[in-house]
Parts: sequence; structure tokens; C-alpha cells
Amino acid sequence: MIEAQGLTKRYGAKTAVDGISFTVQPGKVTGFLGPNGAGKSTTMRMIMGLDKPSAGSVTVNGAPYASFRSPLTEVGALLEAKAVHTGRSARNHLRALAATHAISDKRVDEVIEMTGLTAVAKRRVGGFSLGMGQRLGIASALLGDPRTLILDEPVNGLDPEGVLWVRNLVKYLASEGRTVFLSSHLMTEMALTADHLIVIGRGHIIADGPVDEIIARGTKSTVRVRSPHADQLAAALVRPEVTVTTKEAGLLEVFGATAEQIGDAAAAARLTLHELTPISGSLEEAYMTLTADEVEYRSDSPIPTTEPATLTKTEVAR
Ligand SMILES: Nc1ncnc2c1ncn2[C@@H]1O[C@H](COP(=O)(O)OP(=O)(O)OP(=O)(O)O)[C@@H](O)[C@H]1O
Repeated sequence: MIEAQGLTKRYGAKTAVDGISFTVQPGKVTGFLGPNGAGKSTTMRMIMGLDKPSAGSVTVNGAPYASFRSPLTEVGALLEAKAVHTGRSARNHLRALAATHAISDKRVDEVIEMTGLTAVAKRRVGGFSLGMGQRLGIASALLGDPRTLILDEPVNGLDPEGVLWVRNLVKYLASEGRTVFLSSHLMTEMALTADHLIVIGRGHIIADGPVDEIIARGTKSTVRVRSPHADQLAAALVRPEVTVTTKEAGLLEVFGATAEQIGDAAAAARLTLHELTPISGSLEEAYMTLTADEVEYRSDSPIPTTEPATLTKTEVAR
């Protein structure tokens, strides 16, 4: 468990983290989201005792990080882009780390295997690709078999197989009752991986809740209905809170009523349905809504959201 109380970090006049309080529960994957510069890495560094809070406090498994006599066995961390530039092999790098905590060579070999590094374990870490470096970082985090894991952008640089592997690994670690706290800018991946989300913007918490709740709160859920009697069905659904839009002949989009309510209304009016599909919004949409006012670094140039216009024959000839 990770518990933060009024956690604050100021760098001169800049308040990077502004009095945040939150709890990361064991047995779940908790995602940490926020725009660039929101304060995620600073928060993670304070949890790991690498940055001293200007005010407030944070504990891991009930105690401040600095109080651990054997930190690797309490909390494992992969922190942002901390490439290990070393002439040591991956195995020797892990053995050196293990030696500081009296962790056995057997455990080193176990984490090498778990992270898919067996084939490159004897290779010099300095020559590792970004993805291999991430795997080594995860191996280091797992080394002490800790109850809590903190992973900053763990899928950064990983190929699709690696991304899937991290997803399954963190879910498995959480299912074992561990606390897993991870950040990522990849919304689709986060929606597939996390159970719970903490969203931060400009050093403040802007949402803290189960993924489904955050998606439901930040998006508009609709129901797609196909019926040969679409007009009659639309009439049967008239209520002040329900909005029905005709997308094309026989196809309705209904907002403000559940699929069950629409199905019941259709049955009561003896109208045939050919499709009844609840459409929920995406985490990306919810995130964009939540953080709309919190983005510190925004690109000013408009980016076309549709396909670029096709060149005319005259333009091509020029
Ligand atoms: N050592 C430092 N000195 C001064 N300002 C800092 C320092 N570290 C971070 N900051 C500032 O604090 C704010 C929070 O930074 P932080 O790296 O925690 O954000 P983040 O959410 O991790 O961003 P990203 O998604 O880009 O990694 C930023 O405005 C950043 O410029």
C-alpha cells in the first residue's frame, strides 16, 4: 500500500506537486495518469525517497521509504529513462544489486527468466536497446520480491509482445496481492491494464477512482439501435432525459436510456430490434475531457483530424 498525505514538492517558485493525498491499494493495478509536467515522476521519486517532500508525507507498506533496512524487498521501482550505462553484463548488474540485499544468485536467474532476458544475460548492459533496458529495469524492480511495485512508463520502448508481457505481468503481480502503481501515456494500454486510476494535472489530483467510473464520468455512453421500425421506436422512447438521433434509415443512437430500458420499450410497443449495442466512451476521450484545462505544454499548431485533401490534377502537375 502507498499512502500520501498533503504531499508537496516545490522547486524554487515552481510547485510541481501541490498537497496531494491518495492511497494506492494492494491487489489492484493502479494507473497514474497526467499530461507532461503534471508531477507524476516527482511524486514517484518522493515515494522512493529520491526527492524530499517540501511538505506532507508518503509511506510505502506503512512506513517511509527511508526507514527500510532492506528497501528492495519492500518496494521495487522502475523510474523514468534511467538507462544503466555499464560495461557489466545484465546478470552481473543484477548480481551486484542482489548482493546489497543478500539476495541469492538463484533469485537473479529467476528474474532474468521472468523478464525474458535469458538469451542476453551475458551481454554488456551498455549495448542494450531501450526495450531490453526496460526489461532489465523491471527485473531489478522484481529482484527483492517486493510487496509494492512502482513502474514509471514501463512499456516505453517495448515492442507489442513486450507491451502484452508487461500487461500480463502487472496483472499477475496484483492478483498475488501486491500493490502495483504504474504511469503511462498510452491510454488504450492503461484501460486494458489498470483497475483503478489516479489522474493528476498541474500537481493536483483531478480524478481518483475505478477505470470504468472514470470513463463513465468523462464520456457520453450511448446505445446503438437498429430496427425496421426506427421511427416508431424513437417515438416510444420520448422522455425529457432521452435524446434520440437518427444516424441513417433504421439506425438510431440513443443517449439517456440503457439498453435494457430501450429493449423493454421496444417489447412493450411490439417493435422488432435488429441491434441493441451499448457504446461506452474510451479512456482517451475521458482523459482528454478531464485534463482539458490542465495541459501545461500544448501544441499551438492545429493538426488536421481528417485525411489530407487529395491533390487536384493541376496541383499534381505543378
Ligand atoms: N529538478 C527539477 N527542478 C525544477 N523543476 C522540476 C524538476 N523536476 C521536475 N520539475 C518540474 O516539475 C513539474 C513536474 O514534473 P514531472 O517530471 O514530475 O512531471 P511528469 O508528470 O512526470 O511529466 P512527464 O509526463 O513529462 O514525464 C514540471 O513542470 C517540471 O518541469
